[in-house]
Amino acid sequence: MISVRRMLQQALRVSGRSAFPLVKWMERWAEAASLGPEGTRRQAMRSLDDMPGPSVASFAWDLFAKRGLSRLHELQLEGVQRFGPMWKASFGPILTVHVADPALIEQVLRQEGQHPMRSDLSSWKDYRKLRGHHCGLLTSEGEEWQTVRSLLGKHMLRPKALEAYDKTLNSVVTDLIDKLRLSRSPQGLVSDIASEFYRFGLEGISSVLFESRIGCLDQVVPEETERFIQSINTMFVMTLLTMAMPSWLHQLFPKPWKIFCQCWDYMFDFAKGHIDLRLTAEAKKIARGEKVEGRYLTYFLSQMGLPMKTVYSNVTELLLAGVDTISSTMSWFLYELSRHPEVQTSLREEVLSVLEGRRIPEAADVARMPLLKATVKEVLRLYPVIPANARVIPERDIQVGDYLIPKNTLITLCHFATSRDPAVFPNPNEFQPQRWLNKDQTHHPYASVPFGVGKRSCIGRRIAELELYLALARILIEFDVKPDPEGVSVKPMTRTLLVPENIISLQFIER
Ligand code: HEM
Repeated sequence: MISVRRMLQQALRVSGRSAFPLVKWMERWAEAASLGPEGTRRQAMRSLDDMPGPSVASFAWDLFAKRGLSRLHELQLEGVQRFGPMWKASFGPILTVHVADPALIEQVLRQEGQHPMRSDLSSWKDYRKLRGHHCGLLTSEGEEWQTVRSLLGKHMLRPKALEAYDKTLNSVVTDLIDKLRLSRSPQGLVSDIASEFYRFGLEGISSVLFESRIGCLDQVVPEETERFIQSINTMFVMTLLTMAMPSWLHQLFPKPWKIFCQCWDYMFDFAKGHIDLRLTAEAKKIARGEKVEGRYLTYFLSQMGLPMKTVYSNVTELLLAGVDTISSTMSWFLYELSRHPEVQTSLREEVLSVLEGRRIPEAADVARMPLLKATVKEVLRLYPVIPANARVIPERDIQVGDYLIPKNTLITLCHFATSRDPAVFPNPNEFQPQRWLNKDQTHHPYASVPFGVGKRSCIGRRIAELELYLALARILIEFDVKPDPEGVSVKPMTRTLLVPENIISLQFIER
């Protein structure tokens, strides 16, 4: 760019004084063209060919021979160490550019366009095409995505709309507390807390979607519910595998794709069963002339004139999104608190002082619980359930740092790496909720973004946060949470989502 600018100046200068205004205009044009996003001076632009990264063979070796699929989050940290903040790697048939610096992640997200797209090459979308299902919010694109996003946003993101859910969610929390009491050994040990919290997550999101209970926290859990949770788990394991395998390998080794489809079939059937049941009951009420006061999401969706296939796919995806996300975050939260009794005591004091004698918090109370919020932030910094996000920009090539990224390139946003970057968060591997309350310790706003940012960010964020706050505050009021005396320290692993690698068991001692 610089050399073109010089050539232009020389060419115009030799043509004499009459060309002066033109020289000035050309200089200004060249100046503007040499500036990157937000006025930063552009270096000579580099292409993907110049970008460092592991060879296809060595990355495939890391992934398949060195258990890399379950260590994808660690590969982010290794990637930054070896190649710096941007590198490319081939994930099976897909070339992806990794971005692991908050300012560069910001640059990508600021250029994501009107209808941001997470990934064009998803086995989730392939499944829907194969079965003739519609896409839900997680998988739809363009106008189709925008329509449902606007409708659901009104009922999921607005603070006023959220108030409708705290009673429903609190009744689910009451059942969770009872269930924890019942599941304890005589020493107070609850084994495998994540599996208790899966059921809580599913019951919680079902109550929001159907305003009715589906029995996940009953003493005997319905078999179909257990199978639904199992299908989610297996589907997540198979997601990475099916994406890393080129499609011709699906013919040679059909098992992963077959299992993946069976899991989705079950999940779609489960959701459809519950929707039909609920809407039929509603229709009968109307036929009897009774008043219907639907405040639940499925009802809103079914009233918007959307095709039923769109309602089914959206409810399936919302159910799915509400299970592991809640379960993992609660498990890590209590795991860390059991190892940091001083934080646990401060948190309990905060909750009790806000409640002033009450035992059940409401949505409005949470605003006065800054330490509780900071602790959830810290847990999601250390263990972001979705350890990497993605974007594909189909409209145009974009500049990120010094690189020109061609349109349609899959860009992986490595926020597990940024949230453990010591340059951004001092002592990054330590659990320090206070860091979020310390005004002197500010950090780049894109360094820890567990819910994503912008138009395509998590639509369930507000509901998830409310559910977490209500449940965790209640657990702290009812129990002292202590480590399993025989427990080991637990690390995260990737299973598409970031989950605990080992079973976490904790003692819940009655207070
Ligand atoms: C701790 C809990 C949760 C975390 C950390 C989380 C995180 C995320 C992230 C990172 C994304 C991608 C955002 C992006 O691409 O920029 C996402 C999307 C989404 N999440 Fe969540 N999530 C959580 C809970 C939930 C819950 C409970 C629901 C359902 C009520 C939900 C529903 C969704 C949906 C539907 C999308 C797709 C939004 C779209 O594409 O427009 N999430 N979530």
